[in-house]
Amino acid sequence: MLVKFCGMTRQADVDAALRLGADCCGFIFHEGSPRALRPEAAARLASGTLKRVGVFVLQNADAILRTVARARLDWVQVHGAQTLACEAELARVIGPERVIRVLWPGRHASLAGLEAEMRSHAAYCGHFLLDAGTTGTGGSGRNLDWQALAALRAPRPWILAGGLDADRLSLAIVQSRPDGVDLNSGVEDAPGLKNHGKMAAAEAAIRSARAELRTLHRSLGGRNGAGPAHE
Ligand SMILES: O=C(O)c1ccccc1NCC(=O)[C@H](O)[C@H](O)COP(=O)(O)O
Repeated sequence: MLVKFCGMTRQADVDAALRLGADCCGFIFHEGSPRALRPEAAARLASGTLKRVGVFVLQNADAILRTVARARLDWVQVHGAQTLACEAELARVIGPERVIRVLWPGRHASLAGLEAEMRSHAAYCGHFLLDAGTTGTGGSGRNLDWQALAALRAPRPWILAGGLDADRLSLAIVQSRPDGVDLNSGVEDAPGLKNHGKMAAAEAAIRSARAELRTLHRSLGGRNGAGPAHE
């Protein structure tokens, strides 16, 4: 289960994510966000073994690639209306495994529609991130319909986002069975200011949900959908 703490602005918060054994830290490069930071500020944040993910809403491929270099990014999260051509260019230059494509289940009347959209992006990304709402305004604190996502057949591993906090994480994971989780406003005191106690509680909730899923998987003889939901 990949764990990403997003909307990082402070060194102490990145350090906390590292201590908790997270996989990724996210930096928001979108001026409209209260969590926005400049590439130079992100570059100054040391992140050890964490994958450094840049979140982009309005930028084209050239601008994204400039920020990849300036902020020392490992992965890019395409979180807006970027075209397939933009994603193809990113995948060509940095490799598809370094691209996270954000999609919004709320735009689709059915899982089949979401799966079709996923298939059209699959060649250009290594992960999908599913967020609440219908637009590139992330950090909304709203939840997705986790039960509806349980039947999702995704062509790539997918990360669940949208208002996840320690209280809701276990249920969210057990119901939707994602390959990763993205935590943001649910572990904050205020936008961009993470609360280390909430981060630790979220990490504990993820561990307990994973244990519950393993037990479920074993009790079902490893035969049904308790395993990863991507193809
Ligand atoms: O977090 C923001 O302020 C933001 C603004 C514009 C685009 C994306 C943004 N966040 C990217 C994320 O991946 C968030 O973690 C995701 O939207 C979930 O946020 P939350 O609902 O607060 O858990």
